[in-house]
Parts: sequence; C-alpha cells; structure tokens
Amino acid sequence: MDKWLDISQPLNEKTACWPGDTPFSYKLNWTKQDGGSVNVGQINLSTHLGTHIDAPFHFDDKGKKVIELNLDIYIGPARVICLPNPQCFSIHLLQNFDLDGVERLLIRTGSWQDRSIFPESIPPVEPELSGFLAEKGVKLLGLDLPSVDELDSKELPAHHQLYAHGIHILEGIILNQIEAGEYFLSALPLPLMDGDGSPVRAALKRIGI
Ligand SMILES: N[C@@H](CC(=O)c1ccccc1NC=O)C(=O)O
Ligand SMILES: [Zn+2]
Ligand SMILES: [Zn+2]
Repeated sequence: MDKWLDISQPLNEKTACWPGDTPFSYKLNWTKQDGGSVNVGQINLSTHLGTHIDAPFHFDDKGKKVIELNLDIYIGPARVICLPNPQCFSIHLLQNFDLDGVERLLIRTGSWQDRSIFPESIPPVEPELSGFLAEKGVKLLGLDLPSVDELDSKELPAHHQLYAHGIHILEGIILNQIEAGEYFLSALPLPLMDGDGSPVRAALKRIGI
C-alpha cells in the first residue's frame, strides 16, 4: 500500500500570506501549564492562506459558499504534470499533454521557490485555457502557486472563466517532491457555512504503478 504524500503547506506564523491579508496565528486559551485540565487553542487565519480552495463566493457575490461545494471535486484520481517555470498557463503549453479524461489536474511549476516569502509575480492561467481543460473533463485545477490570476489582477479573469467552465480551484499545493503521474487526491475543505475559501489538508497517494 503506497503512503500518503502530504502536499500541504505547514501552517504557522511564518506561512507566507497575501500582502495585507490575515496571517496565521495560534494561541492557547487554556493551558495545562497554568493549572488547566487541558490545552485548548484558538486559530486565526485568512481563508486563502497556505494550501486552500476557492469557493465561487470568493469572486462572485452570488457564487457558492464552501459548504455547498460537492466533496467529489476534492477526492479522487488526479494527474500531476510538470511545467517548469512557465510564463503563463496557455492552451499552447498544455496541448503537449494527453489530458483526455483527467478530472483533477495538478501542475508542478516549481516557480515559488522560497515559500517563506510571498511571490512578487506569478505565471497566470490564460482564461481561454478554461474551455480547453473543461473539454478534457477537468473539474479541479491545482497549482503550486498562491493564485490562478496575476497577483495584482482586479478582474480575476481566470478565476471567473474556470468556474464558468465548471473547474474548481486548489491553490498553494507543494509538489516539489512529487513526480509526474497518476495519483489519488484528498483535499477536503472545512465545512465553512459562509466560507469564500478554505484551508485544506491536501495529500496524494500514487496509483497505477
Ligand atoms: N485570489 C486570491 C486571493 C486574493 O485575491 C486576495 C486574498 C487576500 C486579500 C486580497 C486578495 N485580493 C485582492 O485584490 C486567492 O484566490 O487566493
Ligand atoms: Zn484563494
Ligand atoms: Zn484563487
């Protein structure tokens, strides 16, 4: 039986955070050290910190909230492909891969080298890629980057176009140790009733070898 491979960013105060957004914090409200019977902590963080999924409500007031998202999107077979340091994610680049029947596509770019620093710029997903991926059957796109759009984008065209084509978004995965191939993915969001996004514990298990 193959091991689960953790592809999540560990969460602590140092986890790189979107500029101006809420960083991670954890504190103990009750402690054994102070005579309590248990340690009980409290966490505070942005819903878009670290490895996380976006709900459509993130960029559309009428969009689905996290609790409404189908769990099938986040559990099941996934293909990992390597695209080292792309300028952008275009149809031109992706058409070199056989993606027929791929439901969950995870792309390893290695573009975010120093995880302790939030990147200054990232390769964006070209909005036209959405239709191309949807035709292949993709319903989840995962990147080792903090967004699918340029970081200063206000219109978020890739976010909108992906969802318009039924493709959900997983951001900030760590794939440095993951070779291209077929895996089983588990990356369930928290049951946040009003959530615009959610941190996930993302993990892969090798299949088919
Ligand atoms: N789209 C990004 C997050 C994002 O855009 C964002 C996150 C926190 C604070 C501000 C943000 N965008 C501001 O224009 C994401 O999906 O994680
Ligand atoms: Zn996000
Ligand atoms: Zn996003």
